[in-house]
Amino acid sequence: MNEAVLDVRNLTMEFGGLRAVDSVDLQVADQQIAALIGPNGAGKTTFFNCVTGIYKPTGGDVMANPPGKEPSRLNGLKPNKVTERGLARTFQNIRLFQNMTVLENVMIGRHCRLKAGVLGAIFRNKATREEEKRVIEESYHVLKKIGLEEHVNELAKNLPYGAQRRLEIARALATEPFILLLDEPAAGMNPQETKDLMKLIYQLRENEKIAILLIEHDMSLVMSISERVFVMDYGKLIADGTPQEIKKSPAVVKAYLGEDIDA
Ligand SMILES: Nc1ncnc2c1ncn2[C@@H]1O[C@H](COP(=O)(O)OP(=O)(O)OP(=O)(O)O)[C@@H](O)[C@H]1O
Repeated sequence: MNEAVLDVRNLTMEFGGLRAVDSVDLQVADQQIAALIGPNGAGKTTFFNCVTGIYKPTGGDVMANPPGKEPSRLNGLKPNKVTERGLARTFQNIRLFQNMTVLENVMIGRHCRLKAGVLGAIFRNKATREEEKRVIEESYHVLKKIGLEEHVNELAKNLPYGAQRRLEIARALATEPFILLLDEPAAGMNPQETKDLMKLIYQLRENEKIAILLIEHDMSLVMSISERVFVMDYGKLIADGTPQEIKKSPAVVKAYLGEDIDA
């Protein structure tokens, strides 16, 4: 296995007496497609929130090892700092700027890589204007990769549902991550949109050379695209392995009792 670009050890998050995440270890290798699954309330989104700085974990370590860059500890960093270190994410519920255009939404993602400070933005000197022009070009380029270039000037709210979800991925990609964390990217998608999403995830890994960790309830999607699957239940990691290993794990079968994981 390549070196882990995301290395989470013993991660714990307590809310009062509830351990929503309980001593979880999870590693994602460079350019790996991995999934985090588990029944409702297992702690998956809380795990993402701890890794991306929304929550400060009550225990454990989150290490980022971006290829060719210095490793760094992410615990306790604010979400914008985590993004600057190369972790980008999408959310379970769509969080776009609905009254902004498709292009503007992606430009906001690019913002974390800007150099011009507040003064530059106020006085709009030559360097700032050049940077703005570059941001527009780069954002357009990202939209092309995601297949949304025909929609650049449309308002986000007017896009079909599947395209809005893709736009969220475009915005995350614009931050130049080494790993993308996707929280239920296929939720609410029709079968064709899910198929397109699968293709997009492969393309991102191949062309952008990034790792992808997704939370997903669609088992046929998870089992067909993941190289490694982590399973949580009641805050704990109960299994991790290849899709084939996971399907055979007695602990996983028990956690999913009555549900079809053999998709
Ligand atoms: N801010 C919070 N305060 C208190 N409890 C919380 C908070 N956030 C999450 N929890 C609790 O932590 C547990 C894990 O929730 P979480 O949303 O992480 O699960 P999940 O695996 O993502 O579920 P789903 O698949 O339904 O999205 C739940 O019992 C939830 O009620």
